[in-house]
Amino acid sequence: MASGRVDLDGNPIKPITICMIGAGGFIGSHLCEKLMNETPHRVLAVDVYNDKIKQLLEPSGSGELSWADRIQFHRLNIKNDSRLEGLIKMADLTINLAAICTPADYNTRPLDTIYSNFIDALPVVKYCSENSKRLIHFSTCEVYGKTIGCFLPKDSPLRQDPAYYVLKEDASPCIFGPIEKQRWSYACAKQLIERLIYAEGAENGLEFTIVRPFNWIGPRMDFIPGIDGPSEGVPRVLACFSNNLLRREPLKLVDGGQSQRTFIYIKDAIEAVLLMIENPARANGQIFNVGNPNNEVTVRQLAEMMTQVYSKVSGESSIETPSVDVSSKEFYGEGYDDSDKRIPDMTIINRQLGWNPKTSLWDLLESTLTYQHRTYAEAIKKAISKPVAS
Ligand SMILES: NC(=O)c1ccc[n+]([C@@H]2O[C@H](COP(=O)([O-])OP(=O)(O)OC[C@H]3O[C@@H](n4cnc5c(N)ncnc54)[C@H](O)[C@@H]3O)[C@@H](O)[C@H]2O)c1
Ligand SMILES: O=c1ccn([C@@H]2O[C@H](COP(=O)(O)OP(=O)(O)O[C@H]3OC[C@](O)(CO)[C@H]3O)[C@@H](O)[C@H]2O)c(=O)[nH]1
Repeated sequence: MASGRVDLDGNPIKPITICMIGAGGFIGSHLCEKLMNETPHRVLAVDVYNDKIKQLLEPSGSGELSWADRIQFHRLNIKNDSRLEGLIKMADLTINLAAICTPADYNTRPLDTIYSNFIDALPVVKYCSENSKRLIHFSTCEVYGKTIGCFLPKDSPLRQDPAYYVLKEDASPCIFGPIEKQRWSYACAKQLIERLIYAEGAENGLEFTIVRPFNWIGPRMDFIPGIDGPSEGVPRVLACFSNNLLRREPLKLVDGGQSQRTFIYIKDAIEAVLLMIENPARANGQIFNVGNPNNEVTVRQLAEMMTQVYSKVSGESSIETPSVDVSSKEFYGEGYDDSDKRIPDMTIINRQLGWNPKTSLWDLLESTLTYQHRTYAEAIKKAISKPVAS
C-alpha cells in the first residue's frame, strides 16, 4: 500500500515497520509522535520505560493517520532479552536510541556507560547485519571530543579560523582526554560502535546510517530532580537550569560556564531523522551531523537567556543572584572533562537530504520553558511547601 507521500526523488513512500529501541526516551518520544501524527509507518517501541509515550499508547481517534494499531510497546531491557532478535526480524528498519547519555554518569559510572553505549549495542548491530535489516544508530557529537583550536595559544588568531573548530564528519579527528578523565568513556564507546557499524557496512554490506546529534533540546528532556526523577540526580543542562529556575535557585555554572554549545530544537532535528527514514538511498552509508550552527552560546550565555525567557513565560521576576560558579569537581566529581566548542558542519546533511534547522535559540527556549513551567511549577510549589520530616 502506498501512502500518497513521496520521497526526495519523487518516489512513493511505502509504509514500513520500525523497531525503535529507546523509544521511551526524550528523542524516541518525539520521533514516535511524529511517525504517528504524520506518517503511516508502524512502530515496535522498545524500552524499559514508557511514561513519555503513554499518550500514544492510549486508543487514538479514527481517521487515516489513526495510530491505534500502528504502535506497540515492548517493555524489555536489551541487555538480556531474547525477544530482541525477533523484533528486529519483524521490522524493516531498526533505530537504536538506547544509551546512558547524561554526562554526570560518564565519570561516576564509567562501566555502565561503556556497557550501555558499546556492549549492549553489539547484538543490535549483529542482528541487523545477519538479517539484512537497515539500521539507524544514534551516536553523538561527543565523538569529536575537543576542537583542534583549543590546543592553540589563547591569543592565536587561528582560533578564529573555522578550519580549527568546525566539526566535519569525514575530516575532523576525534580528540579525547587521558584515560583518567573518565568523562570520555561515553565518547570512546560511541566511537567504537560507530567504527564497528562502519566495518559491518564495508565487509558485510550492512545498510546503516549514523546520527551525531548536537545538543537537541525541548520538552520531555530528562527529568526534574525530586519531581519525576531522583532528588540527587543530575540531568543534562536544560533540565538542570529548568530545575533551578522553577525552584528560584541560582543556576550553577560549571567551571565558569565558558564551554560553548550549539542547541537545536528537537522538532527541527526530528524532521532530519524522518528524512533519513524515508530516503534510504540518500541516507545509507552516511554519518550525519544534526545540529544548528546558528544557535551557538557559552553555557553562561545560555543561563542568562534561560533566566530572561523564564521570567517572560512565568511572569516571575528573576532572583537577585541568578547564577553561581561551581567547580566541575564539586558538580560532577573526579574525572570530569569537557568539550570546548561544538559547531556542526552541515555540508553532508544538506547535500544528501536538503535539510536545514529553522528555530532560533530564543524561540526554542520560549516554547520549551513554557512547557516546563506548565508541567512542573505546581508540583514544585507543593514539594517546597511540604514540611521536612524531623
Ligand atoms: N539528546 C541529545 O541531544 C543527544 C545528543 C547526543 C547523542 N544523543 C544520543 O541519542 C540517543 C537518545 O538520546 P535521548 O536524549 O533521547 O536519551 P534518553 O535517555 O532520553 O533516551 C534513551 C532511552 O533508552 C532507554 N534505554 C537505555 N538503556 C536501555 C536498555 N538496556 N534497554 C532498553 N531501553 C534502554 C532509556 O530507558 C531511555 O528511555 C542516545 O543514544 C544518545 O547517546 C542524544
Ligand atoms: O547545571 C549545569 C549543568 C551543565 N553545565 C554545563 O553545561 C554544558 C552542557 O552540559 P550537558 O547538556 O549536560 O551535556 P554536554 O553537552 O556536555 O554533553 C551532552 O552532549 C550530547 C550528549 O552526547 C547527549 O546529550 C551529552 O553527552 C557542559 O559544559 C556542562 O559542564 C553547567 O554549567 N551547569
